[in-house]
Amino acid sequence: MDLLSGRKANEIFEGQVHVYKHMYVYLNSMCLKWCIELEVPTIIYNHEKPITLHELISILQVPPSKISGVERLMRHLSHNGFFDIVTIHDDDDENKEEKEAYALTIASELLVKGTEYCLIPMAKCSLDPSVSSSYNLLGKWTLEENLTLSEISLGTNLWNFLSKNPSILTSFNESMASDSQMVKLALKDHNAVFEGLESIVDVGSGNGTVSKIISDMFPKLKCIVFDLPHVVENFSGTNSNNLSFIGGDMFNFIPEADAVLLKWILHDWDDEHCVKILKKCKDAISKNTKGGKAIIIDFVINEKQDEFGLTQMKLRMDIAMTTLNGKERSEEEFKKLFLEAGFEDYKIFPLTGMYSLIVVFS
Ligand SMILES: C[S@@+](CC[C@H](N)C(=O)[O-])C[C@H]1O[C@@H](n2cnc3c(N)ncnc32)[C@H](O)[C@@H]1O
Ligand SMILES: O=c1cc(-c2ccc(O)cc2)oc2c(O)c(O)ccc12
Repeated sequence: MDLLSGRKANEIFEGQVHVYKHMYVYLNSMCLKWCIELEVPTIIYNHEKPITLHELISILQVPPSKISGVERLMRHLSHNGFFDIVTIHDDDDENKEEKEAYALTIASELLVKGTEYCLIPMAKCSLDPSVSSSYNLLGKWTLEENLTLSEISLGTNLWNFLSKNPSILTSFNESMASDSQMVKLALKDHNAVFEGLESIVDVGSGNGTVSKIISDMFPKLKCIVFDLPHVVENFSGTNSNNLSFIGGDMFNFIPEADAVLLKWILHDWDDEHCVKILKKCKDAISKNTKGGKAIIIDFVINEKQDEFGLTQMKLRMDIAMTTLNGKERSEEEFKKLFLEAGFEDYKIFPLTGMYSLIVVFS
């Protein structure tokens, strides 16, 4: 068969654009990193109004030879929804000439330093060369039985690597915390899931950001922040009335509570490990006479229902999870895990954005 023979030239060129778009899509990530490094969103925020290119390059002290570089960065990011290009009247200009200026969009507001929902730590961690360069080894990973991508790229599994590299562990925990902070926006509509609980254990909690959100929402609920010992030892000073920190291995033992919370845990693991974790969760909630529950916050792949861009994001994270031999799952795949671990039933509540809240009943 003659490849492409029946195709019109414009169709072939569309195919070429598709291939090139994917060839260069990593430059979207690099421009995001570039803009975060220059702190452009923070500069615009501090400017308190849309900023002209002239004002931006003067604040950044860009040498003349690189002004066009910044202009092209801003054009690229504006085209991709990070800035709006608006028309302003320059009050300092005698002629009151109209000028173009860059304004923040919701996406770039999330990249302003030091704000409540700042995603800079998440972007910095996922765009760190130690993470992004590891994806050059996906071909090798495919042919190596059992090895995770981090075992190939870092020489050991991610958790072990982080335990030996305190500064990277801090950056990883901060990145997870910045993602978790966003959960606050969604959980307030799902109070009912936590009502009636006296205690909850946040398994693989990182610095306990989700626990802190829940403990603020329910001051009488006792929250146990549970992660590997070297992770929680960094945070145990922040014990408070209803928040306590316990170190341990979730594959051995999970502290008892009315409910367990697993945010961004199951997608880190293959099915076999997930069933082991879920069985330990089941043991942990078994004393609850009203029937304990597991509360899972994770992505659920739903190609039929989700819009294209959302599925694209979830499928990218699915590839990212090769780092750990984990994966993103569909409802059917989650259901199989729950039943295999001995749970009876489950209910999925889509949260706004990428996450779903899955409540699993024992
Ligand atoms: C992807 S992070 C999620 C952190 C947090 N739940 C969040 O979403 O912000 C996975 C967490 O699982 C923890 N973890 C890995 N292996 C573990 C184990 N065997 N026992 C307990 N925690 C573990 C890691 O230390 C890490 O904090
Ligand atoms: O976005 C990430 C990035 C990582 C990650 C960090 C450092 C490395 O050397 C490798 C991978 O891990 C993640 C993860 O475990 C997760 O559950 C969600 C997101 C990410």
